[in-house]
Amino acid sequence: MAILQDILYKVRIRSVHGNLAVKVKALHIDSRKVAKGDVFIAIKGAAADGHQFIDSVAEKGAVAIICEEMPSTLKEGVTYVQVENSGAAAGFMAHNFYGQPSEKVKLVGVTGTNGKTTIATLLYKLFSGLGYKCGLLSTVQNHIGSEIVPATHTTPDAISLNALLKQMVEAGCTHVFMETSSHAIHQHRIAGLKYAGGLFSNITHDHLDYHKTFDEYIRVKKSFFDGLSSDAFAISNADDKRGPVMLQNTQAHKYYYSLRTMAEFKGKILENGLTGLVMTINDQEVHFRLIGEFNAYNLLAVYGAAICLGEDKFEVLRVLSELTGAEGRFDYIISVKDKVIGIVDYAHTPDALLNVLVTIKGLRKGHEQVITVVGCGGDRDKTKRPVMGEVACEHSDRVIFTSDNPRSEDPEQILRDMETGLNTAAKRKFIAIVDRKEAIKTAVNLAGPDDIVLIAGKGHEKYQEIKGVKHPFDDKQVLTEIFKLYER
Ligand SMILES: CC(=O)N[C@H]1[C@@H](OP(=O)(O)OP(=O)(O)OC[C@H]2O[C@@H](n3ccc(=O)[nH]c3=O)[C@H](O)[C@@H]2O)O[C@H](CO)[C@@H](O)[C@@H]1O[C@H](C)C(=O)N[C@@H](C)C(=O)N[C@H](CCC(=O)O)C(=O)O
Ligand SMILES: Nc1ncnc2c1ncn2[C@@H]1O[C@H](COP(=O)(O)OP(=O)(O)OP(=O)(O)O)[C@@H](O)[C@H]1O
Ligand SMILES: N[C@H](CCC[C@H](N)C(=O)O)C(=O)O
Ligand SMILES: [Mg+2]
Repeated sequence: MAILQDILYKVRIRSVHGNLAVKVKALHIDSRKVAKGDVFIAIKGAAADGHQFIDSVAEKGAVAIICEEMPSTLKEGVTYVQVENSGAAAGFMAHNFYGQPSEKVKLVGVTGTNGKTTIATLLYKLFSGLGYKCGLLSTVQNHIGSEIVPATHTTPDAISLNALLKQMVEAGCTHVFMETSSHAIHQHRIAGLKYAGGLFSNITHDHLDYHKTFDEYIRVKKSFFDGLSSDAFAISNADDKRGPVMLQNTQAHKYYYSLRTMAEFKGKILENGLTGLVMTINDQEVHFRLIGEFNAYNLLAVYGAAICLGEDKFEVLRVLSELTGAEGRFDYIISVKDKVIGIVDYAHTPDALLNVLVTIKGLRKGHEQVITVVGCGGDRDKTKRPVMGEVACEHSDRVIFTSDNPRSEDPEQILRDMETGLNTAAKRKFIAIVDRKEAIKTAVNLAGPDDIVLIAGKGHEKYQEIKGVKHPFDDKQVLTEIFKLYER
């Protein structure tokens, strides 16, 4: 069993009251999970303050309490450790408690506004295809080798994260690919982790509800690269305005990928159609099954990471050329009757939506109409709503605004917020239908032969969250059913 003193390694401590040589059964950041012999780490959050629960966990038999502010009354027999930052303490302590699992694998982190899931999933599939046992931590799901562990977050909390990494080590995984969200970086969920490398995809408008300003969002993402060690690699997108800034202060070996300028990993698109991409990567011509320019970037990032991890470039390209993307990312089905192309995509930011629509435009052969079904999540960045409404209307022939996950908000109000971004021409193109299934049905109804229906925002999600209740809902399944309905 771990000893408190040992697992405090690297934690910045302000003061201690009590015995540090106590045995620790388990670590918790949630007071509700604490049992006798456990340690509770009190974190100040957005909705609650863990410090409020210190007395109650002491009563429940916690052996130690980690906090930023000492409580006014201290319970006899309980150790109190005052630290500079509880979030970071949770990261370091979890890493130590679970045997420093990140040191025993090659851990690669992927950060950026869009493309994290795609890049991490492609890396997982690539390295599995190359014969390695791998771990994956992603928005869609986590993997310990071929075993699937459901995901609750893009990047789990520090304790769940390190527990998963330990399971991966025990299962014999040699490589782990993880999405590293800006929330996770900011909350220090990743403190203590040793990364073999880091990847940057791009940065655009998102999560400003949380980070407040774009500069702060950039600073947080950059801090991930600042934290990499000198034996790690850092790969950035030279074509993104902020690509170079990300690597400005990192000690890691720096590399860039690009479609437009000189870079270590240089790509050129030769063909971009519904059957995939033909492109050169460092002068090697390859056909990929993935679609769209944005996937050319994702492929370059994946290729770069594989080379930095010491893989053979021909083997990498051979396996990569066979791969399909992540679930709900440009996932498409074609109706039997009218050959309507239905595309389900997780685009839930203005930039991702624009990318998908521009990609679709590039894939059209003639005068096929593009009909877009889109909404915006409730309790999330409100400023993206008018922009997403505008992007959808500007790049589609018809648009149906509908509910995404309204969460605690009024769904009608979210649709009205989206409308405020529309000019007179755009207003003629859209209708609002709150019920997502009805909206998808209407879009299919509006579609003629060969038209394209895009259903954006929810991708792989299997539910719709309305007023705290998660109702089963799967865009691809709904679309498939509706296509079948019209075939009768
Ligand atoms: C904004 C945000 O990131 N919130 C996360 C944060 O919640 P919070 O700061 O609001 O926590 P809180 O509820 O105020 O509680 C503070 C502390 O008191 C503890 N507590 C609370 C109640 C109690 O009775 N006892 C107790 O001990 C909590 O466990 C917590 O440690 O800490 C919680 C515990 O780890 C997370 O579950 C929660 O994620 C929420 C569900 C969330 O929606 N997060 C999203 C925004 C998120 O993190 N997304 C990113 C990526 C998004 C993307 O890629 O697009 C992700 O990495 O998934
Ligand atoms: N490199 C990219 N650049 C821009 N858009 C992309 C890129 N890769 C994927 N996309 C688009 O963005 C959407 C989200 O992609 P993905 O799920 O891979 O990103 P993510 O960073 O994991 O997102 P999240 O923060 O929600 O977890 C996709 O559905 C796709 O339309
Ligand atoms: N990880 C993101 C996903 C958003 C997906 C979209 N469908 C929504 O619900 O807003 C978040 O929680 O902000
Ligand atoms: Mg993701």
